[in-house]
Amino acid sequence: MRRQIVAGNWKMNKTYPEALALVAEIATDLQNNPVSGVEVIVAPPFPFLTGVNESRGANIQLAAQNCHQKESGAYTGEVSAPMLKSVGCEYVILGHSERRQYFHEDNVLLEQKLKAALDAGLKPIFCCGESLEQREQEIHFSYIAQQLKEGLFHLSNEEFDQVIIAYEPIWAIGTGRTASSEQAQEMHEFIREQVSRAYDAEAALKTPILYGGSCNAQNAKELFACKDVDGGLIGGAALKSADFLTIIRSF
Ligand SMILES: O=C(CO)COP(=O)(O)O
Repeated sequence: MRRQIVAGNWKMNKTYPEALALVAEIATDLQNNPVSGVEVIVAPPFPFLTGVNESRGANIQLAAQNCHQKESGAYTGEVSAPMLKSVGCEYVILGHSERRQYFHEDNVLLEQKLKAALDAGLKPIFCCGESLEQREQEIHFSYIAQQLKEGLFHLSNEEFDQVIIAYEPIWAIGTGRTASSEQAQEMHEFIREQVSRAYDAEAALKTPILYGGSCNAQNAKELFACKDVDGGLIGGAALKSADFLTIIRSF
């Protein structure tokens, strides 16, 4: 059986005390009512990583939302992968559509970021997803295939072993309009097939593929029931402990 994972991407939300309260609520609940077989990850903003790391307990793992492609140097305002590793991060989200859109991250840059993350011992959560326009033009499958090929499939087998893929259709992110379970399943199956072609059947079988985009406490169960959906990358609904905990318990 594949790993089941729920990851909360807090994006640019919360103050420090709010972030600490949120992780403490989740950690306490998971300690009192352990959920077996589900990996829980939170991705707070950079300044909160150390504090959240200290409060997260044993049942939650830490992710960063981004990293720079260089190990260190004169890059004012940036944060490197070794820095993230040194404050307790296990994962880093790369290729999120908001980074691609607002910060012009392309597949060439993402290739460098993936290498930097893996070299530092961080496991990438690699995001892909099409726009509404691309879906309406019915080019969503070819677009995702291209994102995976250019952005991800340059990794060696050993490197790819570390990767979690997140399918996040842009039209579903923060819009309240989630993909239907049929839409999610068919794309996840397609992604798995691309992995099989680029690597092998075993890699395809074991790579976790998460769904992201208006996944919430109401629809998580139906989405997670899909054969090829191994959990979720959650935005808005990860900011409230009760909702996030319900999602964690939706397998
Ligand atoms: O972008 C997302 C997670 O990375 C999804 O965001 P929402 O759950 O707010 O739609």
